[in-house]
Parts: sequence; structure tokens; C-alpha cells
Amino acid sequence: MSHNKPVLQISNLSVTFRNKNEVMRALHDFSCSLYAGECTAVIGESGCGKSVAAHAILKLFSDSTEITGSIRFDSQELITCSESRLKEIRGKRIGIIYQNPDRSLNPIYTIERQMKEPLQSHNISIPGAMRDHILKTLKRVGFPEPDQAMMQYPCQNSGGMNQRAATAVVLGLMPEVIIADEPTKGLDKERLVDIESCLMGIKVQNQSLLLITHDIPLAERIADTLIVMYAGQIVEAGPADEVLSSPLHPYTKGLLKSLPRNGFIPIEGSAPPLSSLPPGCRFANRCDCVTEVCTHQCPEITLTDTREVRCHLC
Ligand SMILES: Nc1ncnc2c1ncn2[C@@H]1O[C@H](COP(=O)(O)OP(=O)(O)OP(=O)(O)O)[C@@H](O)[C@H]1O
Ligand code: NI
Repeated sequence: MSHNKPVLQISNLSVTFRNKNEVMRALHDFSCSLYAGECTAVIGESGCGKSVAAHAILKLFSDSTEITGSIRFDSQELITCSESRLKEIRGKRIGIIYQNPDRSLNPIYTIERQMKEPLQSHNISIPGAMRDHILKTLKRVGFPEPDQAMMQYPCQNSGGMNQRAATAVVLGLMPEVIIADEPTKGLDKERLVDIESCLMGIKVQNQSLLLITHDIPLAERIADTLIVMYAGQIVEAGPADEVLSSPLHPYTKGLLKSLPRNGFIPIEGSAPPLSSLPPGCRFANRCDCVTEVCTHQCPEITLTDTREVRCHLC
């Protein structure tokens, strides 16, 4: 894949939460580059830090959370830029579809108003009528009768409808980068097809998509690049087709074996708690290939041609 300059370049992004008695590094040295017209998907089991990575890009944490590393966007460094500058970027230039749509919808606004207000507050002018733009965007996310959908309040909708309405709010702003945190969660089969074509549409419109998902077949169909995370770290990354057809890391291999088409074989055991991580490889206690070095030395990421992998044995 030949690449131009990335739209968003993330290097060594780390996030540490500090509560009263606990310091927890939920994300450790996360790096990736997002390109216009391409999708990067992030997979990994629950609690591995996918949403933390997504939220860190827009610094959506309280002040007690430490975020380090670098996020370059349009020649700006988001890690150090002011809150007022970030407010201009959030939504308008980098949009996020939250895992939980309740977070993005206002219960006392109709869907039309939810979509209109951010466009107005960001001074985004729409060629043609605003109403047409809203109707078109609602149709894109799978509302067959968008003129009715725009009159609804969130409490009148199902969870899946609100998930799609929240997606429409984000897409309506036409950001250059869209972060979608499990956008297909809780949707029935028919709506899954709508959202999938809508996600493909993001690429077609030359926007960049960071897709967080548990749905590996979906990632396989949409993603150009695949990132596999485990216990707060990237363990493998590379072109999606290569990672899925010839996985290098034992965790990626395990994830693929757990797919129904590959025999539904789960990975035994569970990931270590982020508050007390082992000194060696974080996957060592579940790895079939574990060796002496794995238990006491944390592997660094190594680059092999187009691939990245964090394993002593690869
Ligand atoms: N604001 C926060 N304060 C403290 N800990 C947090 C906060 N947000 C997330 N965490 C912790 O960070 C870890 C990673 O959480 P995260 O939500 O990123 O997981 P995930 O990979 O998105 O999982 P899922 O697939 O279930 O959504 C978890 O242990 C979670 O409890
Ligand atoms: Ni999540």
C-alpha cells in the first residue's frame, strides 16, 4: 500500500489513571498512523484498552489522568495543545462515535436538533439545505424514513436506533477522522448491513476511520490495517489481510482460533489486571509457546517488513 502523509499520527501514547490508592497504566506506548480513505481497526478482548486509546486521542479524561506521547494532527500536537483549540477539533475535525450512545445524545432534543446544533456551533455551512443534509445522513446510517426519524426523541428509540442516530450526529459534521467505538454493538442483522455500508462510505469519502470492534469478520471486510491489543499494549499490527491470514503473535493466533469458523476454541485463562502486571510478557500465563525469557522480560515491539509484533519468539 503506497501512502501519503498520515492524517493523524499517534506515537507512544500512554494513559495512566490515578485514583486514591491506585495508579494504573491502562494504555502503554500505543502508536499508529491513520490515512485518508483508509480504515484502521483495533481488536482485542474486553478491558485491553481499546476505548481508552480512542478517548485519549481527544483527551476525554479528567485532569487526574496522565496522557503522554504524541498525537500529530494537521501539523498540531494534540497532547500539548490548549483545551480551546481541542474544542474546535473535537467533533468538527475528529469525530467519535461512543461505545455507549447515551453519552452523545441529549435526552431532551429531537434527533434533528441533535444534528443541527453542532453544525451551527462549529459554523459548518452545508452546500444546499441543512434539512436535506440531515435527511441524507440519517438515511446513510439506515433510517429508511429519515423525515420521521428526525422528529424522534432518544427515549422513543431503541438502543440500536440511538446508536445509529449518534453515528449520524458524528457523520453529519463531516470530520476528517472518525473514531468508531463498537459502532455495530447491539444492532440486529439488517441494521448491521446498513452500518457496515456506512462505514465503507467513510472510506469512499476519503475520511479516515479508526474502528474499534469485537467483530473480527467486520474488521476483515473493512480494515486496511489491523491492530491487536492485549492488556494495554499493541501486540501485533500490520496490513489487515496479512495479520489475519498469517498471524505472528500467539495471542492473535488464539483470537482467530476462537472464531466460530475456526472451531470456536477459546483462549484459556484471563489477562492480568492492569494494576498488577507481570514483569515479563503480559500474555505469558496463557501462551502455549511460553519460554523462560517470556516470564521475566517484557518483549519490545519488533518490526518485520510491514508487520509489528511484540513477542520474544517471533
Ligand atoms: N476513566 C477511567 N478511570 C479508571 N479506569 C478506567 C477508566 N476508563 C477505563 N478504565 C480502565 O481501563 C481499562 C481498559 O478499559 P477500556 O474501556 O479501554 O477497555 P476496552 O478494550 O475498550 O474494553 P471493551 O471491549 O469491554 O469496551 C479497564 O481496566 C478499565 O476499567
Ligand atoms: Ni471499549
